[in-house]
Amino acid sequence: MTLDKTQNNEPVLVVEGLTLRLAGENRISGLTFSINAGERVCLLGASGSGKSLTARAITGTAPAGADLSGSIRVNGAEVCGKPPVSRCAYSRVATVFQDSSAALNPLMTLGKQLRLALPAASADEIHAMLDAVGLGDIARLSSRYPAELSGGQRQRLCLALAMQSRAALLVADEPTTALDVLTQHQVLQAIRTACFARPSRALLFITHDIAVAAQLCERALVMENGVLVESAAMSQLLSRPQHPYSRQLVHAARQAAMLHQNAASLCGVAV
Ligand SMILES: Nc1ncnc2c1ncn2[C@@H]1O[C@H](COP(=O)(O)OP(=O)(O)OP(=O)(O)O)[C@@H](O)[C@H]1O
Repeated sequence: MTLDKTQNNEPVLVVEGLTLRLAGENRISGLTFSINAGERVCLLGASGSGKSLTARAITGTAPAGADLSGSIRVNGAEVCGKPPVSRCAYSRVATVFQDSSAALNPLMTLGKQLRLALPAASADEIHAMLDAVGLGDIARLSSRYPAELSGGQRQRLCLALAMQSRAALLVADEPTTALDVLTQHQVLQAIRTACFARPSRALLFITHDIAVAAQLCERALVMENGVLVESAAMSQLLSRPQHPYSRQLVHAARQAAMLHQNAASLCGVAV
């Protein structure tokens, strides 16, 4: 069961007029958007546009000294400025970050961490959960420590743990950025599986890679310099981007896709 307390069809996430100041400057200004149950939405933008700070504000992990104003409601509960421990169970958010290794205890074997995180799960259930993210072989690795896994294996393990959470919203902040193309594909596949396994779970997927976002999300939000500049269906953003920055983003993605296609045809590979 998902912890979905949404009433009167209120979206799972409602952000209204969110402003975040750090070191005397607005890093996010008046951000407003919402995400419905089951929606997969990406947040796009250049480096430094405020995507990660938005994720951190939503998950309750904004940097020390951040001054937040406005409203963030998860399942109807106001959580702006509240760390995860002060949130009620139904307003907590499952998260996967670019480097999720900090979420694992470096001094404890993986087997022990899995048993602690999932005390009621049988060995078969743990195996099935790991299988879903392409880590079926991890049984062999259960005596190892996090540092003994590859970055992609650690990322998929953290994703598997996040999937076990009953949170109605999953925030994934650049979870594939540091990974090679094959592992990136496996992690995206695992996120897709996580969404299909619980169709009511909403996803906020943060990336600067529009091609990756298009594989996963049906709606896109675009940020520039801490401001939301476009909100559109993914198909509309790709075919008719409105804001100049969105147009640049789509143009650059098309150029990259063409280069990829040319390289593939030179190698005689169909794409
Ligand atoms: N702890 C901090 N203290 C001061 N400024 C910060 C802090 N964290 C981020 N910033 C600044 O806030 C702005 C937005 O940062 P943020 O990390 O949200 O960008 P981003 O869009 O996620 O970028 P990237 O794609 O490179 O991760 C940047 O100008 C950044 O330098």
